[in-house]
Amino acid sequence: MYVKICGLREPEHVMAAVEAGADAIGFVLTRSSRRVTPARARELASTVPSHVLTVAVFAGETSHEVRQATLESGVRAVQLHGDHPHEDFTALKDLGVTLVRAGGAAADLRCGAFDEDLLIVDAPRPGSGQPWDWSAVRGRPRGRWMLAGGLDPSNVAEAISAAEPWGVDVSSGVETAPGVKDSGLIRSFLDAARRTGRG
Ligand SMILES: O=C(O)c1ccccc1N[C@@H]1O[C@H](COP(=O)(O)O)[C@@H](O)[C@H]1O
Repeated sequence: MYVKICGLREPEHVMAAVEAGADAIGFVLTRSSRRVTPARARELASTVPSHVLTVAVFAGETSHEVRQATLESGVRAVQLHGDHPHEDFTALKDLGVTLVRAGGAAADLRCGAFDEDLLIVDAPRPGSGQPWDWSAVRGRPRGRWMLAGGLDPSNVAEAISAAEPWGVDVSSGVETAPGVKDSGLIRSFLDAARRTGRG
């Protein structure tokens, strides 16, 4: 089970996620209580070993803004939320980063349909911490896809069993308040996701 921990802002939480075995770590570079500057993302990403994917999260920025912030932050992946046309993904190909498309259950659920490398199937309001009917997408997404939206250490096993994703992605569920991560919750989430025995 591939696990991404998103919305990290402090070195101690980056360290906790890496040490607990996260596959990917996200930095939010868009409007959010979790927002960090590209410079801060670069500082945090510089401490992450190369086997862990560093991801910059965007929602609504132009391709030019995404490109600039990605280069500035030095991350290895870009995650785009919202109604981006295929061309926006194609335009980022030359950056050589992993492209992640994030959308709701009504989006095209074929990973790669927009030339992306990974797909996230998320709640209607990304980053809200609101659980949704994960079972509604069971059997529908194709390829490498992560389930997100309202996951936490206590429900991630149920969510995996309901949707059977390739991976899971969490932000609010490993926080004690919006934007405030908790190392213990990060460890518990990774432990619970891995204990499902899938992959
Ligand atoms: O985390 C945010 O603030 C955010 C803002 C805008 C777009 C995406 C955002 N995060 C993504 O939302 C899910 C996590 O949701 P949840 O908080 O666990 O319910 C994940 O894909 C984040 O990358």
